[in-house]
Amino acid sequence: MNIQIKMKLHLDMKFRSVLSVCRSLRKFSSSGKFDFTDLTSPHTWYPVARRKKRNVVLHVGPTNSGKTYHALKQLESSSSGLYCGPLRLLAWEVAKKLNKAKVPCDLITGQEREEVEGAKHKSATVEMADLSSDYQCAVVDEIQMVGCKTRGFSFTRALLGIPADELHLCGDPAAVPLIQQILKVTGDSVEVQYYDRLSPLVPSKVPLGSFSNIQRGDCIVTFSRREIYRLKKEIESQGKHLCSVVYGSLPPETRTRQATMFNDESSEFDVLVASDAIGMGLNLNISRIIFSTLQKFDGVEMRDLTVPEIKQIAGRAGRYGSKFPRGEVTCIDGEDLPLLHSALGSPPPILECAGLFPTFDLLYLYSCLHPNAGFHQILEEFLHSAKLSANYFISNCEEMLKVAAVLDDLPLGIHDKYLFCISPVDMNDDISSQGLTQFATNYARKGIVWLKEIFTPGTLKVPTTQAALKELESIHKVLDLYVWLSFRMEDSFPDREVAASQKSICNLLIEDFLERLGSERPSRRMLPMPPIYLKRNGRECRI
Ligand SMILES: Nc1ncnc2c1ncn2[C@@H]1O[C@H](COP(=O)(O)OP(=O)(O)OP(=O)(O)O)[C@@H](O)[C@H]1O
Ligand SMILES: [Mg+2]
Repeated sequence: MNIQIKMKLHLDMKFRSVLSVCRSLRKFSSSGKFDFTDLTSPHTWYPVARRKKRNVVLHVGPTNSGKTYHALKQLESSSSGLYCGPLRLLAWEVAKKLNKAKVPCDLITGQEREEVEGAKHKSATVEMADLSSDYQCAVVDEIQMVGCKTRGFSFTRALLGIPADELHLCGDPAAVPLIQQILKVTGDSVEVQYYDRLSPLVPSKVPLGSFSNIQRGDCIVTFSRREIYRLKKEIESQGKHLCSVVYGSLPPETRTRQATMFNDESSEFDVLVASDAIGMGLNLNISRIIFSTLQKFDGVEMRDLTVPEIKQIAGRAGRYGSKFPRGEVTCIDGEDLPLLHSALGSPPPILECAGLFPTFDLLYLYSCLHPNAGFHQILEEFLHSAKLSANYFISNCEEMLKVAAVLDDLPLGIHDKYLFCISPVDMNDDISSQGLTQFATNYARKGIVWLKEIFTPGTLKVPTTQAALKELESIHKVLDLYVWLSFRMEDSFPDREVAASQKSICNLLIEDFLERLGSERPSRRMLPMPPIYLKRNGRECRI
């Protein structure tokens, strides 16, 4: 009996079938014989992948050693394929590359679907990896991210669940023993290919000293928005350089354009000021990485950067085949040099465990046993009782719990609650979290959410202060969330086009601010547009 039920639970099941299994299990589970919180065999959650004997190739080595390049060559020459990366920028870069090579490739991220006629290839962010289709070849980039506290589970899902004949995993050698261990039970064959760095990366013996020593191709790395703008102003005030900026809360479209401007030799923007948002896999024309600090605030406290973080960021300098094939790394402050040198000379610590998170199906089945519990309680109790094997840890779901607490006041089904919980809302951002609450409330009340109920159509203004800029970034997050929801609940979030066009306006206005900052030049884009209002707590606030 147990085996039959386990077979039925073989996962990524359709919702309706879960429902019927759930009904039949209720009686059974209360007798204590079946434990939904047993997560010790996650490889069995993916029966389609398990029916294959996959040929897994691990491409490992330091940054800039051609790991992704070689995996993409395999992808390009396959009859069908999937690329999964950790960043929207990387997914975009790969889709562009494949399409340019005349291999039609769709782009799929949480907020974009760009379908290309005849495409048998897809480039996606890892969370969007489609596990239901067969592929001849798949690539999971930056596979060491299985160890990430928050997103690791999505990499584990891709690692275990992609049904491809050939699976290429690119990343740090520190992940090799763990991946080999995890794949022992899948029946896949595993081969490891080691790579060496293609061009030298030289840690400098001297710090930057003065900003007058900034050169074309330099990238200054710092971790707060305020510092990014201070440094941009400081460098531009010397009158020799213009700076592009890239940081996490900038809209991805803006980030891409800023990076493209910096990469473009004919553009005046020849210096980059960036956060660790540039830290993974990207190919930028950077000659020298200059750390302004080796500490960052991680949401709780200030901490030193880890060895892998320092290496990843430093690895953006001197990309093979770029204008600056020899990279250099230094710090603004001479006191930071010893830590920089020792980090660059140390191997990253071996990865011990991969992230794991229960599928919706398991949470749903568990909730059937606790019909009076809210989703927050279900999540909390499930994760508390979860049993794991030694290779895994439960991913951090603080954000999900915060959303679940808000949603439990609303008359929503568990599947809807789950969707809102996994949405890309930033609960530490007031405007973003209020946006989510509004969307969920309107959805629960009427089943349909018109964007104009949240925004009064009007003018978005060019921000003139950093506070106004931050607000605009938050508005962009709300619009982005709407688009994300519209891809999952199309009928209930019908204003995707409006949200997308408002997002574009946000991008233009943010870029306008960035262009004028520091150089005090007049705006190139004066956009006469009506103001936008965000309805908060029933009151309209002008943004
Ligand atoms: N054999 C090659 N011929 C031409 N260009 C190459 C070759 N190998 C790598 N490159 C180029 O070198 C650059 C770095 O390669 P790639 O992005 O594959 O490195 P990586 O090891 O994946 O780095 P990271 O760890 O930072 O992701 C890319 O621009 C890539 O196109
Ligand atoms: Mg790479």
